[in-house]
Amino acid sequence: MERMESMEPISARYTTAYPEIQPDSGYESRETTDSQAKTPPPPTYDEELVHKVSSGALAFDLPVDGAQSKEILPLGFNEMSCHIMKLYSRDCFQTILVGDSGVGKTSLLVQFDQGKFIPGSFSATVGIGFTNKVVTVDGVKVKLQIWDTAGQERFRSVTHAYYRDAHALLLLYDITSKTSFDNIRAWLTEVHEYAQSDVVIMLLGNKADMSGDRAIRRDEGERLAREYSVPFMETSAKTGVNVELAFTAVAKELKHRAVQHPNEPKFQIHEYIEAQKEKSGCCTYF
Ligand SMILES: Nc1nc2c(ncn2[C@@H]2O[C@H](COP(=O)(O)OP(=O)(O)OP(=O)(O)O)[C@@H](O)[C@H]2O)c(=O)[nH]1
Repeated sequence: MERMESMEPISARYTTAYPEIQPDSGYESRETTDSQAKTPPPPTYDEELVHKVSSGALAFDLPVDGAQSKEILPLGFNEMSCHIMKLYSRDCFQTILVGDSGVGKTSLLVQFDQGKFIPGSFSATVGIGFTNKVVTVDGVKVKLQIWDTAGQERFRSVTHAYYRDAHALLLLYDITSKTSFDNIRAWLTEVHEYAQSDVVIMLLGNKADMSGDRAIRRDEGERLAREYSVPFMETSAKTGVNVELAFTAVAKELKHRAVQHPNEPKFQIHEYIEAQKEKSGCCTYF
């Protein structure tokens, strides 16, 4: 469980001293597509400031055998950033990444956020950190505030506190690790205990690029997902396969729930995922 080696670039952007943001400050996050803001129009903003506020974390002063915290941010900032988005009539949804240590939660988030993978070194996440990401769903901007949690047991009580506010939860296992797969049931028990009952859950079998070391077949992942009625896909934080799809599907589900009109057909996340996989030629991964 405790695999902590020195790690560098992943954490570099988190080490800035974050400015205090006032509710009337301009706010924006990095985004994947353009679209006009809803009313009231946001004031102009400082790109530098935007970059600083769009990612952050809480630092925990805990002894962790020489491992460094990946992130630092003033306490209380997390609520504020979503709050600011809402002032501008934008949707903001909290999404949490959970799963055993080493399954690739941080790597998945970095791949989604920056489109890159940092191979080799591994440093376990200390505490919890977040990244804001704006995705466009049906022409409307939706912000995901994505929380990257520490998979290690010792931080469990810290991460539990964040389940309650989560709108969505991406639950990861590593397809090369039977233990991480077996632990999914325990993670789901925790989720059901601490998260809201309507939280959107998605199961991800990560490290799909490592098919040579595969310990869990894809159909085993599918079966487990069916048992819990949650959508499933295999991802690779290394190659990027299905990473964007996983977050986009969650954003779509959340957006549709938020604006659901009584006569509108319900968004079917399972069907959407299957259709997108077919479009992309998935699942001949590599
Ligand atoms: N080949 C491959 N390696 C990956 C993938 N995702 C993560 N890794 C590697 O797996 C190790 C652990 O990745 P992390 O993203 O730090 O794992 P984590 O789940 O955030 O771990 P904790 O912070 O301890 O909870 C690192 O060495 C990554 O480079 C993947 O999709 N493919």
